[in-house]
Amino acid sequence: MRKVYLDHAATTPVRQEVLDAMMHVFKEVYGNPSSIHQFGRPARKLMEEAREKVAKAINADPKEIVFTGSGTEADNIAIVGGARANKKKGNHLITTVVEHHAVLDAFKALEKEGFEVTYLPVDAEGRISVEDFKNALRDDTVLVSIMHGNNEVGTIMPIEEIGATCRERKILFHTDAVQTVGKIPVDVKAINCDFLALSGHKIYGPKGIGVLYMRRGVRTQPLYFGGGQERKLRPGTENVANIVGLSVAIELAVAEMAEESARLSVLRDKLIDGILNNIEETRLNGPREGRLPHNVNVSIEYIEGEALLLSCDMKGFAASSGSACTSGSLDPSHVLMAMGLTHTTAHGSLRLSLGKSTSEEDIDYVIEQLKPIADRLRAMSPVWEKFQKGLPIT
Ligand SMILES: Cc1ncc(COP(=O)(O)O)c(C=O)c1O
Ligand code: FES
Repeated sequence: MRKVYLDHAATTPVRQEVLDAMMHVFKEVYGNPSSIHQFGRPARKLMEEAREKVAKAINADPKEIVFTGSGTEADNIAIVGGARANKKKGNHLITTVVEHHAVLDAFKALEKEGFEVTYLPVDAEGRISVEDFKNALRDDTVLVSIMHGNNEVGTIMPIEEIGATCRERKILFHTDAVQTVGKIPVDVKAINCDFLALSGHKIYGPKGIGVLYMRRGVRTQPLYFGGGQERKLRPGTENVANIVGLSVAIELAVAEMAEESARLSVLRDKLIDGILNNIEETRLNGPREGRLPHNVNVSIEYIEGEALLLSCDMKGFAASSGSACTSGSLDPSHVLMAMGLTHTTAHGSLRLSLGKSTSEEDIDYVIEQLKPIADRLRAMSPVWEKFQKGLPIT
């Protein structure tokens, strides 16, 4: 059976060039980068070269790059550390309702410490309005965090405008660029951000490594304590292999971006049209324009997401869903609900995220397979029966 991996927004396989660079570190460069002897020095050198590569990829200075243990950790240091460090200046923070939980839960923790948080709403396509953002600003606003691209529905946010306003008003601006690096241009100067988070495993690098970009002169507070590594913001012996792996991954991702994103956009649109045209009662979640090139999110109405995912898996293709049971919480996706979807529509949602291995044949296969899956599941669905009889659906 054909095997099709369409969950690249969840994670990606490690590419060969990255693996080779990491193997070299594991085998040959095992010294501690803090050691000044002949074993430590090469490790330090590789790490600093990696820092330069990462800086170059996002138009930053190497001194502004902090290696962290994940994208989540980078988000937390920016948000929790940034807010705490500026508490004397003000108590108000702004974010959106559609952030990844790495961001949302950091704000929830800050609320418990007494910070006031405004959660900006989104429109039906998952986008915030710049006007809402400007109206939410207060004299005591100290930090704003708005994601670059949404991980569930692929919506790209207008962060350049937000960054410019924050810079003008001397408010710290963080953006979670975990889903956008290597997909669309990420330039910290154009964005006008003070912090930016990215992650290795979404760009064919290793898991368990992230980057926090921190603009020169910006202050934050550490969340962990120990040694002096990574400017005391991420103490602990550095994971040199992961750092080197991430740097190779980001360098290649940026170099290949224009071509690969153009290729993926065509496949993305083919998949969207194929599903919407072939299966009745389906809808696209997220925008047509201003959408990440690797993201497809559709709702196949009156079907339970869990059953849908299992059926897809049995046919050899891997996806993800916004249903409650797969997200481990009782409510369906907070992103889809914030966009105004009903529970039933959110339950039938399917995210198919494309990547380097995705071919046109894969897309044809998925379009072909989804229709009989939808037919079979609907034949068993009491909600579908109600819909067909024109009865009210609760
Ligand atoms: C938008 C976004 N932010 C943050 C993260 C967390 O990154 P990591 O898995 O490296 O902690 C993810 C990954 O799921 C993501 O998609
Ligand atoms: S599909 Fe599992 S909760 Fe709806």
